[in-house]
Amino acid sequence: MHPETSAAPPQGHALLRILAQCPRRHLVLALAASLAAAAAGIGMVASANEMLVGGHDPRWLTMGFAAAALLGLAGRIGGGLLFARLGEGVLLDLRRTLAARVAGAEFARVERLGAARVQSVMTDDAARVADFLVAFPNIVMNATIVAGCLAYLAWTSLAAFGLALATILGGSAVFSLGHARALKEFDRAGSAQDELFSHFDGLFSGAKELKLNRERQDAFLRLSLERSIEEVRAHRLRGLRIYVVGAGIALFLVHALIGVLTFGTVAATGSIVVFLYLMMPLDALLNNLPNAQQARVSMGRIDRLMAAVAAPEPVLARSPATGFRELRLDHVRHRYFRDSEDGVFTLGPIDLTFRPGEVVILIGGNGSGKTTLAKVLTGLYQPDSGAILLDGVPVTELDRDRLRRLFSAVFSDFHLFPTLDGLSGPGASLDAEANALIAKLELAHKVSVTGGVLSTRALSQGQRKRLALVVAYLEDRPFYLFDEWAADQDPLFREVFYRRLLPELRARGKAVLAISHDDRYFDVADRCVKLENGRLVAAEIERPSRAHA
Ligand SMILES: Nc1ncnc2c1ncn2[C@@H]1O[C@H](COP(=O)(O)OP(=O)(O)OP(=O)(O)O)[C@@H](O)[C@H]1O
Repeated sequence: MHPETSAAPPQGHALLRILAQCPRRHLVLALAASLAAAAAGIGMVASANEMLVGGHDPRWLTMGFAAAALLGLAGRIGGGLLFARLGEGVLLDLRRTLAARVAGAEFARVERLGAARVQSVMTDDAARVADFLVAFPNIVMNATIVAGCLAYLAWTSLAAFGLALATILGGSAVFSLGHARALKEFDRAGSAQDELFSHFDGLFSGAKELKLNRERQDAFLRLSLERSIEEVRAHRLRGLRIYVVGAGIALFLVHALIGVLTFGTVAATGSIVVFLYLMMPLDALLNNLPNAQQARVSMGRIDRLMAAVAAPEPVLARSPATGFRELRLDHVRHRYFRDSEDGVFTLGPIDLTFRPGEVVILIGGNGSGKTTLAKVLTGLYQPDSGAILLDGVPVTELDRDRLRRLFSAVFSDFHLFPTLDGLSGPGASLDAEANALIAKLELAHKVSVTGGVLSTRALSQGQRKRLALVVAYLEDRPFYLFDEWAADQDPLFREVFYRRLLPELRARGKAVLAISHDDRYFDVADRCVKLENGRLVAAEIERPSRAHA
């Protein structure tokens, strides 16, 4: 079974779980306010009805009506405000928890999940859940008014109540016919939306390609994007249609009931007034139903995603990055997960040793496994077999974080964050240190750091890579990993990188693994290792002048 689907989402009704996300005290208060507003509504209809029927002191009834109206006002506003706050709070919590879980989950799992699904759930589904809570006081109020009116009916006319009950049961039967189908459609709309988000990403990431080729752009908009948009629309519409038809039939049944009561003279005027009053909350309740059901489906999707990233990687107590004497890959293998066995890439078995003060260059053709090896070495991927030994001790799942703390890495698809948050050094000295490094990497005329914030990221790819190197320097860890770092540099700076920066790192006692195609500079390395189709092919070429014991 695929790991993303193996974790079981929590059981229980999704709408109840949405409510369970709210702080108990606030929820009780908000519910109480909404119930008070509903009780006030029932009080108003009861006093108006008693007034019409006659037999009670009109002054008391008037005062009762006024008091109920005021209570209704307070309850409505109070409940509305509290539920709006709860809704926004739940939205914040869901996004915060999901972001923390994605950040804490295993890297390979996050890679497989993909950004589109996470973004789709974090934006659309989380918002639907919050919207449900914002609308919840209306649901509570209207449901209570309907229930209260029915109780009042039972008290005034059992015959009318019996007919109303039969109508409700009939209406519910109509609803349940399409309900499961509607939920399925909403769920399909959610999956289609995940794909739509990946197309949205293509719209930006692929903007250059699309702009340069009009036909391709048209085809992308018409086929990929349009198809996804249409699919979301179609599924959602099919679900909504079921509720619209259901609500129409349910209201028609109530109308028929009013007709029977009025023209069949089954009930007194009082019961008819109650029914007429009941129409509005019932209508509102039925209108809220599709949103509530979409929130239910969204909560299910959130649950599934939460479950997929539920197990955080175990992290031992955080300790500062310390040095190492030797890092050894012992018969390490890694395979990418695929549903089928066809074309699965296998890295290894790899036997390699790294030591401080040593520059190793890793070479190999495209797709030979260099980046994969880098990800295994840095602890981003777990070896499927074999072991990574840190100073002779096998790195277990528990201390993989310790392994990662050895590395400062610039991968070829690096991300440049707008701030230096999380990098050590109190504000001013961090700025000074960063600006000195920026000057060293010949970027001072382009970018600076103030208060830990980069003045710009609108730079050329080569310049952005130099900034990524600044960040790696600021991390100042014992092992530097560069994945084709120099590929985007001009010949002059390429020379600086290989002839000055790498030897400097070696002189500072750092271990360096540089993935490279620059055969002009292989002589800089203490050793060159070569990968071919996932295996080390050449024996390690040790340069005697710099060999380590
Ligand atoms: N995320 C992934 N999921 C599944 N297979 C992958 C994934 N990334 C890479 N591969 C497979 O692993 C093989 C090695 O990829 P890798 O990126 O390690 O190669 P590389 O040597 O760094 O290539 P290049 O020089 O082009 O950067 C590829 O041929 C590809 O089939």
